[in-house]
Amino acid sequence: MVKFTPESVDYSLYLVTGRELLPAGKDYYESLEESLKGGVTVVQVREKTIDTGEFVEIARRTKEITDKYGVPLFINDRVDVCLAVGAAGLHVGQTDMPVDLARSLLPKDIIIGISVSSTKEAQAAVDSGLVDYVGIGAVWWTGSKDLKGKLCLGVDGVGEVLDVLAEGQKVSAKEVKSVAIGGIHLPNLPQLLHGSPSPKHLKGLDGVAVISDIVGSPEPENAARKLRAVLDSYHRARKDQAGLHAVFGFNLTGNSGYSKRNEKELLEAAAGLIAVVRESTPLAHQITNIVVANDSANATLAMGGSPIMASAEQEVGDLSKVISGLLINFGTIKDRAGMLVAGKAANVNKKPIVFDPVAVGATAFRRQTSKGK
Ligand SMILES: Cc1ncc(COP(=O)(O)OP(=O)(O)O)c(N)n1
Ligand SMILES: Cc1nc(C(=O)O)sc1CCOP(=O)(O)O
Repeated sequence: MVKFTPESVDYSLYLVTGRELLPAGKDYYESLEESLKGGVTVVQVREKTIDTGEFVEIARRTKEITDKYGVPLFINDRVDVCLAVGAAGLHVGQTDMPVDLARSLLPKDIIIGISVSSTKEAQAAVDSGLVDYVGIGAVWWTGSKDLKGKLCLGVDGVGEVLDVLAEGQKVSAKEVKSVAIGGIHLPNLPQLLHGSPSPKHLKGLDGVAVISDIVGSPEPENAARKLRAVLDSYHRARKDQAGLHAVFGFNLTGNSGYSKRNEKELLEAAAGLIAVVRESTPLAHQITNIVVANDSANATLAMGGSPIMASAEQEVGDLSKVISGLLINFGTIKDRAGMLVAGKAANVNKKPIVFDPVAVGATAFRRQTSKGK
């Protein structure tokens, strides 16, 4: 059996169970197993109305399944159930058993998370020194829990809480991890992930916790997989940005400004960036204008990248799966169909696109093509 520590847990896709939200006829254990196949990384059993005996039995059977997938099991609210099934962690709310008491009753290595819905609650969680992660919510309205008239935090509110965690990390050296919760679904996930990094410290979320988006789906594996794809793309982008930050000394994720660099420092930074490109030899797909195509390919090679200048609509979709990024330049639109297929495929495959809409306002044809039509 895997032993989980606060540092080893992957919080990225945190499933909170909700048997009452299962589609008609869908079995809870079947749904759970499918969601784990789809990439859920933490499971919290949340039961609000059943007797203790039934709660323990559900948690025990849930743990058999999470163990099979090497995923930690957390229990909502109940210290006794947590102990009874040997769960990896406990999640409590602001009005549940106080964290210090729960810690004193549970084994030393239990992971404890607490819900926070304000910077004040986040500060208290950090100050206690007893909390491993916080559940920040509700981000948006949800039908899965009665929010009792509490205002939702929105993306900005999540960012403010993350700043409190970042400040806390500076003084205590303990990193309190974070997941956001409440009304999170596939269409609003990119907005939450990319919009919430804290305004001062650019600290991002470690994960998102969901009930209905996965549990309410007749195809939970598929639902989890789709959330996973967005999460993975976000974490990749953060890693890349951290690399650029390290090289250039400014951030690309927020507005906290550039640090001024002198010529020598900039040259060193550029050399560092070229080293990164040479190491990773990115495959740069370019559909560009006839004036520069040759130069662009040679410049890409000189930088250590690998250019591919394909533009036939029949192949650019397949290519999209293996490229590192796509450039579309409108200088001479000769391969309109290829541009449209490549652009759409890059979005599907979560590949970065540089779009250069040369003279887009000059003709109706260019305007229409720029809209992907
Ligand atoms: C990850 C996560 N975050 C927040 C909550 C909410 O917990 P709580 O405030 O205890 O409310 P209930 O879940 O008990 O209604 C959570 N369960 N998980
Ligand atoms: C259990 C829970 N706690 C919340 C909080 O704000 O603390 S919101 C919530 C429900 C989350 O469900 P869904 O993903 O279906 O919106």
